[in-house]
Amino acid sequence: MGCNCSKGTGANDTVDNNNVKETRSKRNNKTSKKKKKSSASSSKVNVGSEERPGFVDGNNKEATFKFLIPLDAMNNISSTPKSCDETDKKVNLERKSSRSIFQRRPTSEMTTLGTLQQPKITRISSVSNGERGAQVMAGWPTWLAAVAGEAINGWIPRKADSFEKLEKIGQGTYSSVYKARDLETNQLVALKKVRFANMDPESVRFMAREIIILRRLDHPNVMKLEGLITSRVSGSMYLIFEYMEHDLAGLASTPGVKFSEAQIKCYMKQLLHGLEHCHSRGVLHRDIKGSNLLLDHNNNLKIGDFGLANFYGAQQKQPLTSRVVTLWYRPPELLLGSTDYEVTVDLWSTGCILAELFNGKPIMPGRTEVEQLHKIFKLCGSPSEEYWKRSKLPHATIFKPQHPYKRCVADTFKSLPSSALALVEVLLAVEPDTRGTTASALQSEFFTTKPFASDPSSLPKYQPRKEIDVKLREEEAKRKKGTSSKQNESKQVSKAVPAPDANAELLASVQKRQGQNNQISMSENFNPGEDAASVRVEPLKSGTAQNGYTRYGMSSVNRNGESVMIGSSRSPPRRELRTQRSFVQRGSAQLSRFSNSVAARDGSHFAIANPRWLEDSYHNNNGRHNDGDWSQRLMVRPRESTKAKESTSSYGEKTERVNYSGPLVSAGGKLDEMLKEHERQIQVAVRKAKKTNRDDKGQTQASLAANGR
Ligand SMILES: Nc1ncnc2c1ncn2[C@@H]1O[C@H](COP(=O)(O)OP(=O)(O)OP(=O)(O)O)[C@@H](O)[C@H]1O
Repeated sequence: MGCNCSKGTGANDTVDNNNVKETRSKRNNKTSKKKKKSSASSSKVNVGSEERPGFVDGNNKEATFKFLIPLDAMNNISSTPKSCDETDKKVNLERKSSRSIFQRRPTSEMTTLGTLQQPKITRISSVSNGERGAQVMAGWPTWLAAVAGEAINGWIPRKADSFEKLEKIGQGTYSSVYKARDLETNQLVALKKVRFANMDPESVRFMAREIIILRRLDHPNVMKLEGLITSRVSGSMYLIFEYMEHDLAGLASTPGVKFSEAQIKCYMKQLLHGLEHCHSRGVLHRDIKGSNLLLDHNNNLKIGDFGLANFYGAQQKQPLTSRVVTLWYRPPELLLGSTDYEVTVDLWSTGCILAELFNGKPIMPGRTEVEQLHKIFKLCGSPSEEYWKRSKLPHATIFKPQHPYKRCVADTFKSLPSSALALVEVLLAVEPDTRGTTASALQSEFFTTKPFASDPSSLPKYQPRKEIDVKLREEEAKRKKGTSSKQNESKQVSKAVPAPDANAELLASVQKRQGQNNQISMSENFNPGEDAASVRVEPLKSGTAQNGYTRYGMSSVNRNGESVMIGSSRSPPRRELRTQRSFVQRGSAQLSRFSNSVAARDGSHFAIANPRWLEDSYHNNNGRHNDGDWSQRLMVRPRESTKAKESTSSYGEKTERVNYSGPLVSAGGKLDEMLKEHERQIQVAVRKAKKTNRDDKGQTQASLAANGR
């Protein structure tokens, strides 16, 4: 990172302490703050509860830091923002001869991972914490300092030209990831690029949350955010991480790679230690899956991708969104709509991974939320009567099966070593309270009996392997075979993707401000091109360019094939986005009735159904509401006539206007029948989409022919 403002005391401490202090005072003022309308230019980001159990805040230090501002930078400060194009040119990671005034100078102190390096000192100036002007002076763009002051507090941006970009190594839903070399240290790094169209404040705040959380964490099994690259004139930002050769999903699916029991223990142990740290700092990861578990060449595992993470704890008064965690790893309580969950959500995902590592493939690859819950009940049994009564989960009345499902984990995984099975049994407890903690898992027989967990460095060294490599290899194989990738995709279970609605909260807010009242349920999206007979065994990414949404807002793809966050852009969406969105409207409306989502065309019917759903932490510009789980917050108030029609209409009824997506079956619904109907709906939706595609194609060909092309 560009700056360690209080070097000598430990960069990370300084950063944390600054943040802690700032957030503490924020908490003290919480009541009055809540009442106050926050402005778009607020430099504070509400990241949730601060006073969390076990949170270690280190020493109390002055909330003032020393900014290191070179004189030439001061002279260079221009108040005229440059255009985005210019910004693009600036954020060009190719090696340049001119060296940044802020770039790091190699010194003997800078080799340790996570040590933040001081920039060249030419003048020291002391500024108060969070002072926006100073942040801009230090090189941060105004749009970032304006809305995400806390995220960048005490840091100075690195310059793009102090990195040599090598290759693209990951295409996430929300970002592109590049391998690069830090020219100052000669170390390999991963640069996660997030670009904002129009510097939309809401999108920036969401990214700020990821940064704030990452800066609070400091553990060998958690990816360390080493710094940020941007500039005063930049419209994008890179998060700098240590480069990791593999991810667990990619490695596990490498042909010929078979993990030994001691090796699985080694990975699981590291995962649990990393999670233990997150939980002790009050952070829920909320997207634990193989592709987010990164491994270096020595098999050291680090938990990555904190884009969906949030704070939790007794002080966290605001309900959390239930639309997080990649579907296959999502616990039943979230599928049932829980909004006050805790660490046990991450433990469920951990249980799925443990079983998957032994099993060789994902254990519950559901295609939709309904199917996912059914898979869970079939394997783990349905919850007890007592639980249904006690939990009062929003979707309980819909999903509670008439006859309880029996648990068959032991039967299904009888080939597992008994200590592994015992741990799987605990982690995959259908009732969250009995899943234990990371500490209890680490003390379980699985780790305390032979074979003990291998030392990471003793494990085989693998060829660099990532999920993206697996994808590329599969695509190459498909090309060679000459088969349609779509056909093949439908048969493969190779990649899990984030929760379809993972960032619905932001989208809602963005749309609201855009006046796009045709809210879309994205809980269960289907690719129009998929094969009806075998719908792809994974939910589509809500954030991919495919459907035009990202975690940080809506996405588009720029000329370089990179995802761009489109936040408050007022320009009409590109044609393909419009087309896909309207497909989603029709398709998902039919498929997501049980997901407590909203699918409606007529925004005038929107109402805040439950003011208790003040979600994930973020206040919008005028402070009137928080932008949390819009899918739960923005319930449609159905017109009487529509409601009556809906309540009697069949599940598959063709309807262009969908006004309601709440429970449509009576309490005590028959899950099996529902599933059959649900399956039929999937087929209908896909067939319809295919037909639309064919019609579109036919029309295009006809028009091309008519034009003589
Ligand atoms: N530090 C790193 N070193 C090497 N590769 C990385 C690193 N961080 C991320 N990647 C690669 O980039 C991919 C995407 O990164 P990340 O998960 O952080 O982004 P995302 O947009 O949140 O993705 P997703 O949609 O999978 O959640 C990862 O699956 C991984 O393969």
